[in-house]
Amino acid sequence: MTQVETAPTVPEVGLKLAKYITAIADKAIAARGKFTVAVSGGSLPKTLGSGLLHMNEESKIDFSKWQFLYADERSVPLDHADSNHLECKTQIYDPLSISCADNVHAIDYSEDVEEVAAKYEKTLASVFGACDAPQPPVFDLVLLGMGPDGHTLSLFPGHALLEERTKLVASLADSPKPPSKRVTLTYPVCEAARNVAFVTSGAAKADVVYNIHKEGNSNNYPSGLVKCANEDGVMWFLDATAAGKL
Ligand SMILES: O=C(O)[C@H](O)[C@@H](O)[C@H](O)[C@H](O)COP(=O)(O)O
Repeated sequence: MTQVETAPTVPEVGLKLAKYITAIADKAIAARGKFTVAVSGGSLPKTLGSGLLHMNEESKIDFSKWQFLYADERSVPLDHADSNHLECKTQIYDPLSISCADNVHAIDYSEDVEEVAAKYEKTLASVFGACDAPQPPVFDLVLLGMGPDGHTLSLFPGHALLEERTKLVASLADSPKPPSKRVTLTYPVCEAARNVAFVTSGAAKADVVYNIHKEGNSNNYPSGLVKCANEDGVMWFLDATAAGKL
């Protein structure tokens, strides 16, 4: 089961996304004293940042109990143009004066991508307490993008990592989307999350969006295989072009 929210333009998707994420954050903070969110790269940080900025101008958002982590990360230095952390810092943290020291868990870079994955698993344990595959960390929200081939996180069509059910964080050095070296959360982490939402825009996604939502071919795409613990299913935020064939 999935839920679909569409908006005419990407900025308007951002506004809907901001309302959605702050409502989940308020509920999480009231219940558990913090809000944990995993953010993807690509266009998502800009869409999320613009929506939060607009909302924050109307009524100040208290980010002090938010904990930002990553759905996936390219294995590059944190100041590299391809770093998802740098993109989030540019589009979200700096404009909203969110403290990276207090509220963000960047994934330390090293040459060995397997070492990067191991470090991220340690970070998950520090934020969520000891966790392993049978009891993965329970994120309040995982925010995902989707590529034109239906990939999400750094899980690509036909890749062996689609079958990964033990590791919480996997590494790869053959990503078809550059950079080739990445670390990624795996499906078990999404399946344990209280909420998962895709943020997808652009006509290049319209065919896959249609196939996942209308044709019932969801299992043909990594994005279509994503499940979460929310009984209402995965949420999809689409702009008019990505929803153009629905
Ligand atoms: O690090 C990454 O590259 C992303 O996590 C990746 O999975 C992204 O979400 C999709 O490729 C969609 O990217 P766009 O939203 O830019 O199309």
